[in-house]
Formats: sequence, C-alpha cells, structure tokens
Amino acid sequence: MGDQLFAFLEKQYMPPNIRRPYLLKDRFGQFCIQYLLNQPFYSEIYRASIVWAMSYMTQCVESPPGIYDLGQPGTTEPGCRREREGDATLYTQADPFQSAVEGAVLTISLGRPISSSTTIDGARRSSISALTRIHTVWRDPASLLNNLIGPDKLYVYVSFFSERLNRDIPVDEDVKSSSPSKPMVRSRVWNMASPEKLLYKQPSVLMGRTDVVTVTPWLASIIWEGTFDPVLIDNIYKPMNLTIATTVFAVGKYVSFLRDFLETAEMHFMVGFNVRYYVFTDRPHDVPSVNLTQGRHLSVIQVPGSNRWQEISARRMEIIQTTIESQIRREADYIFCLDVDSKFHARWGAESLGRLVAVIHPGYYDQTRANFPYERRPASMAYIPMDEGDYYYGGAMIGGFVEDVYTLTTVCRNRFAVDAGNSIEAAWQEESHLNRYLLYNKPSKVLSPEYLWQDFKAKTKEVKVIRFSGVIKNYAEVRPNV
Ligand SMILES: CC(=O)N[C@H]1[C@@H](OP(=O)(O)OP(=O)(O)OC[C@H]2O[C@@H](n3ccc(=O)[nH]c3=O)[C@H](O)[C@@H]2O)O[C@H](CO)[C@H](O)[C@@H]1O
Ligand SMILES: [Mn+2]
Repeated sequence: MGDQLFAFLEKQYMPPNIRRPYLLKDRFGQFCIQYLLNQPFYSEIYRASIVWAMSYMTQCVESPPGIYDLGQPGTTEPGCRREREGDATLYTQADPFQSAVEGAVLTISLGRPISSSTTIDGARRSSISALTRIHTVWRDPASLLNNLIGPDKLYVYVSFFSERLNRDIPVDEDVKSSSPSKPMVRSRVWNMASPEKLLYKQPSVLMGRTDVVTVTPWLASIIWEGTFDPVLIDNIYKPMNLTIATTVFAVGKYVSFLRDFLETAEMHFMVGFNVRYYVFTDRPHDVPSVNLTQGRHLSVIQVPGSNRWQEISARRMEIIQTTIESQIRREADYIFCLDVDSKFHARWGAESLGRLVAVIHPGYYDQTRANFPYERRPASMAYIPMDEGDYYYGGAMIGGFVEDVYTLTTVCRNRFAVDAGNSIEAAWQEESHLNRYLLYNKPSKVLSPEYLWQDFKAKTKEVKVIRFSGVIKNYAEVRPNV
C-alpha cells in the first residue's frame, strides 16, 4: 500500500496540511484512511481532505466493502450522529466542536451500517449542517461511491479525535521539523532499500521450495527456511533502525521459564535490532537478571495473579492492549507477543516483520479445516463454521505493526468479554478469538511452524530449522489449576 500511496500522491492533488496518511482497518474492520490534519474543522482544507481520502480509497479498495466484518450490531459509540445525502450517509463521532480549534486525527471509513438504531442527536443541528456542506464539495460523490457499493448502500464514517489527545503518538522527525504549510508524507511502510554492491545468490524464477506452500491464497508470504536470504533481509531492515517490542507473560510459577526464554532470545531473536522486552508478572522479584546486548532493554510490569491458567492466558489480550496504549505505542515500531514457556533455537529475524503476522500452529498444519480446534458453538463470539477457516494459528505468537496488534487485541478482548457476559469461554480461550479475528482480517505475513514448534513433537521433513519451540512442561506442577 505504501508504494501505491506515493504513486497516487504524485499524480493527484492532495490538500496541504495532511500528514501521515495510513491505510488501515478501523475498529469495525472497515477499510479506512487515517491522517493528521493540522487545520481547524470545517475549513476548505478539511472538506477537501475528505474528498481526497474518499477518492484515494476508491483506488485502493481491492475487495468490495460488502465483505467487511463489522462485529456486533449496536457497537457505535454514544454521540454518533449521521446525516444522509443521496446514497451516502455520513456519520460523525465525538463532538467536533471540542476539537474545532487545532485540527485532529481523522479517520474516514467506508462500510455498511453499523447499527440501525443510530440516531441523529437533535441538539446538534449545527454540526449536521456543517457535515452537509462536506457533501457539496464532492465533485461527483455519487459516481465515487457507485464504484464501490454495488447493490448495497455505502456509508461514509468520519471520526476524529483532537490532536491534543494525540500528542503522545510519535510523529516522524522529518514531519515534525517541516513547516505545516509544506505537505510532508511518510507512510509507515519503508522502502525496501538495498545497499549497492551487496553480493548474494541470484534469486531464481524457476527453482525454489516445492515441498511446502510459501504463499497464501491472499498472497501473503509463508516464511520457511530457504524462502529468504538472511543477509539481504538484514541489509534491508537494519538501516531502518526499528524498535521491536516483545511482550512475555510470566505469571505464577511461569517465572521459572523466563531465564531460558530471555537468554535464548538474546542469542537468536532480532539480533542487531533494538528490542524492548516487556515482562508481565505478579512476582517482579523473581525476574532473573539476564545480560542484554546493546540496544536491548527490559522492563518489568506487575500484573495480578490468578488461580485459573485460562484466565492468565486470556487476559494477555487486555493487558497488551492497555500497555500499547500507555507506552508501547510510543516506544516501538513492531511488536511480538510470545509464550514464555519456550526457547529460541535458531534465527528469528526481520524476515518475520509485517503489518499483521501470525504463525501456523505446529499441531494442525497437515489437517483439514474440519479438524481444527476452532470454537464451534455459534453462541460464542469466536465461532467459526465448519466450512470456513484458512489455517489454525497458534496463540503463542501474535505480531505486526503496533497499531495493527492494538486493533487485534482490542477486538479479541472485547469479544472475550461478550462471551464471558454470556458465560461462555471459547475452546482455546484467546487463541480461539485470535483465529476468528485472523479469518476475517487476513495476516499480511504468515510464519511457518518453524517459528512455533513443540519440543515433544518430532521434527518433520519439511521443517528444516526449528527456530522457537515450546518446552515440555509438567502442567500439574506449573499451572495453578489443571
Ligand atoms: C503453542 C501455543 O500456541 N500455545 C497456546 C496454547 O497452550 P499452552 O499450553 O502453550 O499455554 P500456556 O500454559 O503456555 O499459557 C500461555 C501463556 O500464558 C502465560 N501463563 C499461563 C499460565 C500461568 O500460570 N502463567 C502464565 O504466565 C505464559 O506466558 C504462557 O506461555 O493455548 C493457550 C490457550 O489458552 C495459548 O493460546 C497458548 O499460546
Ligand atoms: Mn505455551
């Protein structure tokens, strides 16, 4: 998407004062564009920016909006307003006047109605008329929208929050130093710059791994030994000076796994990158001191214990979400969330980086989907029907851009809470919710079971290297309940 964005910007007029446009899925899973707009609301620029975002999205949407998973109906926030004009309906959230003075982060989303019960707040007539004016600047909104919608109505959601609230989101240095009147755009997707004169084996068009599938049907790579050149990968990614957050939970007796986890990570995990470990534990005094190489930090964050392992495992989603909000968002580019009862045995490097990264569970990669241990009860928010499903992903690793993992953990945590309210616990707790999320929000990179093995499982012929593997543990000994 990054390249597309730049190509588009070269060709098209983009209003000044737009910064950092990102293409994302919004929290309802809808396609959206999000950007900082350093302008008061309802200025010409503000309206022009919405037109720009809309027309940009029409060029980027590869799949029709009808497939978006909007989650549960009725999930709109209080204060949501809508206004209709022709075929388009415009929704706003939050109070535009609160942030009218200094500009904001805008999210323009396309999608279907979230809730039929959304009502216009009568007291906000003035904001509605301001929104109506936005429509009038669309040169040809009907044709813009008709490209996308087919028989269903398309809705345009405009949501925003004040830049004042956004101060803690880091803005790239070059953007900060540029004058606000000069548009500076930097996508989060870096160019794959490779140094000149780097010698490496010529890639072949005809020869490669044929014993395993190395690409998903939605064209995300599946990372296996032999599909990438580690020297080339390192030369591309190291100059980006990335920081990788790594969360690991060691609650109760699981602190005993920390030393091996950390010591082997120092040998094999993201070597040569800035790594920030976040260790969550109820026993901070039992966290071993491990020598960290330069550029690597460890912080210990205290969390409550529990007498149910299911709860410890599942609460990770919520704690990762809130820690991203409170600090990781400012401190890292990518994040990996890993099981602690594991060790690294070989390189786990930048080949694993992607916007949303999942790993194929070692126990099910040769199985048909009907045998996957997905949650099968329709009453659960993690439900997956028998005839759906791509892979069975392991809950021991989630990764990607901090923002994308933030969305994932937010959605999974909320769905877990809805289930809990209905007295349901999904078959494999957060792993079930993860699988449901990834079925409808496809990962951009998939790691082969090399990246998640289990010590008790004999190596199979397609697995040439075991990079990360769960240790054999005595469940009765380490877990608070069995
Ligand atoms: C290989 C793999 O995909 N493993 C998943 C699997 O079983 P596992 O048997 O691997 O689950 P587990 O016991 O390792 O628990 C998951 C993680 O929660 C933490 N923890 C758990 C219990 C405890 O008392 N203290 C503590 O700190 C710890 O970081 C541990 O690594 O199913 C779980 C579902 O609930 C998780 O999705 C695991 O990621
Ligand atoms: Mn585990």
